[in-house]
Amino acid sequence: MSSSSLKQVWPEPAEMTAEQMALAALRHEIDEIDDALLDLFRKRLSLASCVGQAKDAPTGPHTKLRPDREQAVMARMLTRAAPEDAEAVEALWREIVGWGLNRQGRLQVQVWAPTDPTRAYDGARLRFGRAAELKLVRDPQAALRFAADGHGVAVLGLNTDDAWWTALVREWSSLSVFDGFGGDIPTSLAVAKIDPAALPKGRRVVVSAGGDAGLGSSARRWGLATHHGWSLSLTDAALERGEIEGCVGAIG
Ligand SMILES: O=C(O)C(=O)C[C@]1(C(=O)O)C=C[C@@H](O)C=C1
Repeated sequence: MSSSSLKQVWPEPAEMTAEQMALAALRHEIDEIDDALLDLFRKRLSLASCVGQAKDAPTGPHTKLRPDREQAVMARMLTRAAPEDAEAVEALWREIVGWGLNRQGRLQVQVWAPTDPTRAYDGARLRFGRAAELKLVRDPQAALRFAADGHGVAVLGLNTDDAWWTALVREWSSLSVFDGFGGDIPTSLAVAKIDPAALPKGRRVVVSAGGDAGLGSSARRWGLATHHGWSLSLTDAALERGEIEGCVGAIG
């Protein structure tokens, strides 16, 4: 079907009621805004593609995903948005940024969450947008391998019998936790080969085998999971990935 055949067909102005004319005028304004949005969206996509090439800087083979930049983009938009629009703006910009990243290569996300797969899957879909390819998988270690090989992101459930996160410290030191889904205290975590400099600002994720892992007494701390003396927690303490043993990322 040609685009011209999709045009709204109105009666001749002389035959239109006042209500029809008002409606037509409003829809015309919406069409103009849609045209402007589409132009801007195309410009933004093409800039994201250029950024992708600029990012091939010699910092190592990390994924193109830059959680710190995405956090800054989202925070800026949410500061500017009217409070009643915040939810819509957040969802829209997640999509926009997701398609920006897509211009640099399709993001693949493997989701493993046996207890509540829908929650983890929905969290990942909202976070990475329609542009990402999401797949439910059966083996958390295989998903970690997939991420460590630089193929994409693993979203892994917590509070399961499998304490996959204990291996983040030694076996998977190239991987970082960079987001969490399921609420303020997350029930699943996103893990990928993220440039440590590009982790989001905010709460750090710590894996420790007993003790406070040097977190300091004044730092707030939230427990996420435990396993045979190991604990996974969030903290306000200002740690860097790999700075002390046990800091495995940040989730903002
Ligand atoms: O700023 C970047 O590094 C980009 O690639 C652009 C962009 C965006 O569309 O805003 C896309 C993906 C990144 O994860 C962060 C931001």
